[in-house]
Amino acid sequence: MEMKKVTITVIGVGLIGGSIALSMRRDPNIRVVGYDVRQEPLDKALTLGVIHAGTTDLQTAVREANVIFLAAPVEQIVATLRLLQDMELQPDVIVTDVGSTKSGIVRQAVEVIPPHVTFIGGHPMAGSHKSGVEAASDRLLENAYYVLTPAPGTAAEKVERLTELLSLTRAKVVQMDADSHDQVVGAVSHFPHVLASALVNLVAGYDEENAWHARLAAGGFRDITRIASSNPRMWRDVLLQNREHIVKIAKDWAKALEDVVELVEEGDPDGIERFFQTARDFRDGLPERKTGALPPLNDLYIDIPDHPGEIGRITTLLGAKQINITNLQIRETREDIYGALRITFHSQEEMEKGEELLRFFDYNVYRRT
Ligand SMILES: NC(=O)C1=CN([C@@H]2O[C@H](COP(=O)(O)OP(=O)(O)OC[C@H]3O[C@@H](n4cnc5c(N)ncnc54)[C@H](O)[C@@H]3O)[C@@H](O)[C@H]2O)C=CC1
Ligand SMILES: O=C(O)C(=O)Cc1ccc(O)cc1
Repeated sequence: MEMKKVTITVIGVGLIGGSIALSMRRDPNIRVVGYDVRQEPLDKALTLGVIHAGTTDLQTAVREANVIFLAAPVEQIVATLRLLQDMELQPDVIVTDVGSTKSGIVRQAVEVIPPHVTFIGGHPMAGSHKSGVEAASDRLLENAYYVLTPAPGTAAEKVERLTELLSLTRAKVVQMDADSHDQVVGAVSHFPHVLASALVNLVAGYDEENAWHARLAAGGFRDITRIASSNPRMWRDVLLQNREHIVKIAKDWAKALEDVVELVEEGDPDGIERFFQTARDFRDGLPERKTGALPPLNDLYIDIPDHPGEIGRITTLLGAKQINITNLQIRETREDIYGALRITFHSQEEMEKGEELLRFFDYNVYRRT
């Protein structure tokens, strides 16, 4: 007997919507329908095999859906929830979202979602500074935390059903209330984006006076400001949705900065060292990347002697052992401590094999932690 197909609709077929769609397609009994306000991402998603069907008509997209993932920018998720209240939906449908903020979205859902529809807030804690469906991957959420924020009274079997479905993403599903989510994620994700961009803007101002700022921008500056290359629109919406927590965290931050500046003004060596030591202890104690606090990376950095043929030798060594690589980059700068060649491996396991092999052949190999 043929199994009944499950229809999953993804609203907003971008980086995260596309990645969810690709993960859902691992199950052959799932049919993925994409909806977007623009035709272009739908065409790309169809060409890339991300969705089975696409439409710019919301009612058509949601009519048959058993589960709906809202994966547009957060302000648009709120707007879409309002539109859904007038739509014809399956009686047992689960509506969930992937927005980076939760309280405002959950509040809106409670207000507008009809009683026969179950809404469960969600947020996969992995992503990228890239956007658009072309950057989507069925592995993006692998090993990452995926926070669900069911409102009190949500039917446990619906939460279980969604959790089971999300196992296709290979993320680790956890539950918390929406406000705790917004405080924690405000501190570890939203506010760092503010800080990174504020630092870049500060240095950009200095650079207008003295162009050596951009030229000397070394590993440390690049590392701490990577996320300043994220999508400005998306982060605008996130800040607007998590206003209260962001303002509170920013005030705490200003106080923390004042304290360090005071130590510097006083010329207090012990205090300054303690400041760096405390930060280092916490940073070094963060859970490993593969447990999902940060997105998984299978990169190795290798020092390469500056003579022709060296890169060819490395790829030949790896190829001979059937170790698959997905990317190779020669880095322009050597101000940082890591090697000049970056190799991205297909999997963690292949990275470990590659590391062992290259060390055997006396290359200096580093992992970035
Ligand atoms: N980028 C990231 O690293 C992460 C993003 N998120 C959340 O995921 C959501 C989507 O972000 P990305 O995939 O990065 O953005 P994206 O820009 O890659 O994709 C968003 C898609 O939504 C579409 N869209 C815009 N307004 C819409 C509407 N009203 N209805 C339907 N579709 C609409 C856009 O055309 C675009 O295709 C956001 O809510 C974001 O907060 C969550 C975790 C990580
Ligand atoms: O690229 C990074 O470091 C990120 O910060 C990824 C990210 C972006 C948005 C989220 O809501 C969750 C994770």
